[in-house]
Amino acid sequence: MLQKTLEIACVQIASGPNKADNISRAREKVMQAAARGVSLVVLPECFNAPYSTTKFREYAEPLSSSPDPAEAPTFAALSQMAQEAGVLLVGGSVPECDKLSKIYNTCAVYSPRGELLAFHRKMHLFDIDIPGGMCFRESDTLSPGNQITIVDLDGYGKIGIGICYDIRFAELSTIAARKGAFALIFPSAFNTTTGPLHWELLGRSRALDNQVYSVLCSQSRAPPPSYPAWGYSMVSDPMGRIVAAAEEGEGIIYATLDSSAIQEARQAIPISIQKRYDVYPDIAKLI
Ligand SMILES: O=C(O)CCC(=O)C(=O)O
Repeated sequence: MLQKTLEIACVQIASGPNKADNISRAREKVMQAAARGVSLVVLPECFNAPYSTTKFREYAEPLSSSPDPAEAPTFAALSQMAQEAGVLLVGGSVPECDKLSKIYNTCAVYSPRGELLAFHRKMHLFDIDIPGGMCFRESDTLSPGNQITIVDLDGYGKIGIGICYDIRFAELSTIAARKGAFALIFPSAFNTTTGPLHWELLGRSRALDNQVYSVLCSQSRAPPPSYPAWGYSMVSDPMGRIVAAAEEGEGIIYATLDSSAIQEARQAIPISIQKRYDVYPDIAKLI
């Protein structure tokens, strides 16, 4: 469980077509957040590339623990900026290509020494078709990851990682929380169709269901032809209260995650020990 407190920041930026510009904008904001003294910084989904199924392959990079800046400039830059800033870095997400030339939507997490601590490949691909609204099919070009990712942050405890659409699948969050995560972190890029309906509801629900913090870091809104990202990055506490929130535009939000808020919520409303696994043993087996 979380050791005392953790100061965090979510960087809300939009991605454009120029990868180098996207990386340098991210670096500038990570440094700005670090200068405020935070220990963990989160970037948004697909921050280095346009969020488009036709672009993922062009921007994809191989992931390794010692990235070559020529081959994998984004992963190399993330490792370096974590080190320069001296922060834990949840590196948003980046299109990643493996040796079989499959492409994933991948979040890499770095230590303040620049080491790759873990990576999460988006498990639930964003395939939706809302008449008159958002239509997107990540599965046209992406492959799904097959693992729930829980990262041990040396000295702080564990976090669970999901990417955007992953937040809709409550099991991922529940399993990460049951395995000890004190925060569920979702690099994201919701949209102007589902954002107003579900973004806040999902963020607060995942926190409340599991009595942990949820941290949703979005891309900021950008004019067409860019992807219509929702914005409104937000942090919810274990009671489901919003404790930090952005609006549509670019910015950084800050929050303090406090272990005593988790303990207080769990003592006051002890749902985790009141679960009826005797009635739903099939779920107990999973977690
Ligand atoms: O779940 C949604 O409505 C949005 C998900 C999304 O934009 C994504 O997974 O990138």
